Amino acid sequence: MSVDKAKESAAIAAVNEHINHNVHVIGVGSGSTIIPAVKRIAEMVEKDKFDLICVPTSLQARELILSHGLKLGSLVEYQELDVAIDGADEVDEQFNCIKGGGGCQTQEKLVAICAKKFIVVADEKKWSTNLGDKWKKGVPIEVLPIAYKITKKEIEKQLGGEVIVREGAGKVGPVITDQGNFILDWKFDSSKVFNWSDVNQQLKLIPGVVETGLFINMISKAYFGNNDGNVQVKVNSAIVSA
Ligand SMILES: O=C[C@H](O)[C@H](O)[C@H](O)COP(=O)(O)O
Repeated sequence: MSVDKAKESAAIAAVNEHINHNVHVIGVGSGSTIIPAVKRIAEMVEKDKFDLICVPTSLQARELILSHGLKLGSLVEYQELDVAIDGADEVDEQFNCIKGGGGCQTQEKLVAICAKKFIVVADEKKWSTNLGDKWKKGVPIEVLPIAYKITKKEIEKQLGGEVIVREGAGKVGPVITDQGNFILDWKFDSSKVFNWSDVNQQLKLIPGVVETGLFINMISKAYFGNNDGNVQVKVNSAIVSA
């Protein structure tokens, strides 16, 4: 995966602020923006020689942790993380976000909910007024393979829009997640106003749904980089006190 300047700047700024010798267990997100973040974490650990356990959110994250010589942990061993750093596909002004463009939202949400602080790193194009303004691929939803036709039909019936079964490259047929499930992308009508918390709950009540890519007001801080290397930091005052 190639890493552009905008993503790299956001990742480095977030790591510089949140990783230090007081931090012992962290969550490591998935995607392309997390790559420079892990590189920077490894540089800091190497230089300052502190003990850091990294809990991955995917097979990709696990490989990144191992290939940078960092210590690997798991949610079975650690349910309380000092901080989790992850990418996002879109973040709205209420700090709701869509994740799962790479199909990793289920483990990402587990890690995020265990973290005292959930930090998002992204390029500036991911920040929007309303979800769907910029991210046009819909909300990723992990479903049990046996249920994908039922869940597709039910989502379209209850919430409208169109549900696409995600297919990959390199093999015909559906994308298989790290948990062995399928991904549906719910292309919602972005001209409609949604209460994303209600939508998330409604989706989760549909039998066969494992997890949604809607992260409702979980972000503490978001770092958005641009191609000049500047980073805008957005603080969620609903979570972080001044
Ligand atoms: O499933 C993938 C994850 O949710 C990623 O964190 C998200 O898609 C953002 O990825 P990227 O950093 O590559 O834009």
